[in-house]
Amino acid sequence: MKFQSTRGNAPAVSGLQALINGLAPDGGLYVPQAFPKIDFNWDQLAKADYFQIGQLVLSTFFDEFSQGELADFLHQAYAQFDRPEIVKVHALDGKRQLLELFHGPTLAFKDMALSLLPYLLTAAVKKTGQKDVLVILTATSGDTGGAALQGFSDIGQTQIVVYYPSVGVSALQRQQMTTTPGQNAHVVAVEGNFDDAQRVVKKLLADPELAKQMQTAGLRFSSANSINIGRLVAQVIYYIYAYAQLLKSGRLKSGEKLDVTVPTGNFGDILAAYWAKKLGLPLGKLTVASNANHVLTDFFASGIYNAKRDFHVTTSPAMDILLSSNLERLLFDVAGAEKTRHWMADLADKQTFTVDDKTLDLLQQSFNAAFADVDQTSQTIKETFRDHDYLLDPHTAVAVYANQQFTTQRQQLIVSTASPFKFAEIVLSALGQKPADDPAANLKQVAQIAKLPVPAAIADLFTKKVRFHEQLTIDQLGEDLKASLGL
Ligand SMILES: N[C@@H](CCOP(=O)(O)O)C(=O)O
Repeated sequence: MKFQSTRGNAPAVSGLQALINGLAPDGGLYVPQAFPKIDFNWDQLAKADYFQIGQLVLSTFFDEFSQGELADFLHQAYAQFDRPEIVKVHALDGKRQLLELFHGPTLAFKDMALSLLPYLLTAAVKKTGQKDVLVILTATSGDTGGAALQGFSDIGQTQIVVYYPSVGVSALQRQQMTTTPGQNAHVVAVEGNFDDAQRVVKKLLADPELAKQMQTAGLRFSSANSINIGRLVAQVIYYIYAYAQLLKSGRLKSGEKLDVTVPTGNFGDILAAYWAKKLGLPLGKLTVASNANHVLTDFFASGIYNAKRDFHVTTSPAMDILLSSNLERLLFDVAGAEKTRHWMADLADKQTFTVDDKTLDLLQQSFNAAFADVDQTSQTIKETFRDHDYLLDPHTAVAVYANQQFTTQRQQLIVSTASPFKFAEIVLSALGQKPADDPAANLKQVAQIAKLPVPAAIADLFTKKVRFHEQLTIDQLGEDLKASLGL
């Protein structure tokens, strides 16, 4: 399969090359040239495990890998997960189920794709005979950074660079990133927000002068953010797996529609649900759940994307984003490259763009959108614990709240993107408890309340030595990167 750019001004490339490039040279994002379809056999699907569904999805998009290679990548990628079934579908009540995607090494859904991406990427490098070291640039609002550092830790022929906002990430997220053991890692706190960091990453990825300098030094850029096609395809797998589990448990009948609600920041996770639907999975409405940075809620209501607004640091920091990169892939799908290019130019120049009525109508046919502010998030954590004895993390709480804003007869899948342990202080406050100054004590407190052990992956996290102390302004990042790469 070939991949083209959403902006239509770059050559189509193979899946291997799209994985390596991360971003297309015209600044666009890679999408399949012809979107594939899967002819699902519901009886077979209900019996399939995560690995079999993973192979099916990956081979549909990346036909350059053999089935044996893909099976191998999947098994290696998920060996560190704390559940043999990889993800868990938890029934909250008769109609709502939570898709727990936080059983990987950094306790967030980012592990689902970032445990796999290093295998896809290093195999792509081998197959294309490239000798360069890949410099994986990553902007994070909290979760991607830790998962990318974990996934790429000491992977040969790679350097992993992570920029995270100095304000807003949780104590645990910061500790995960700054104590990473990988000798190929470079981690910097940025005096700015996620959008600033992502803007710099995209600029560096598309800088032709820098690319030349890198080439001379035997280096080339790639990306671990969901702008990389490998991230998205890996995220499609769990929607199909969730549907399969609901068939198996009898909660869904073959072919019955399932609504999906996703806590949304960079729009990658919900786009993966949209792609699962395009592949042929019977999904109903997709609900975009936002926090107080509800640029997407407003966009899906009005067709006006307006990033010119106050940026809020919230209790769901991974979603503190005003420039949601993967919306571009959706716009391309609905309106084509020319309009997308035009809208993205407006966004870069004026921080806003407006889609036409036909596009808005098409978007509204597939998507709902709603947001929860900080109090509503807190209240949802408290009420869900009171009513269902289940502890939500703040991002999932945003999704549960947003899901409640729409009524349908269909079964509901709510994506649970992070473990409550990752946001212990916020969860404790929502339950009316005063968090301690010691983050390790807060983990124990959450464990007691949730009647769960502290996950092994983080049990000794706060005893680890912080290796990265650097804090830089946005303007310093380019020079710092060059210095760290010896350019
Ligand atoms: N929510 C993310 C922001 C980056 O999103 P990505 O899916 O493009 O990596 C984070 O936690 O870093």
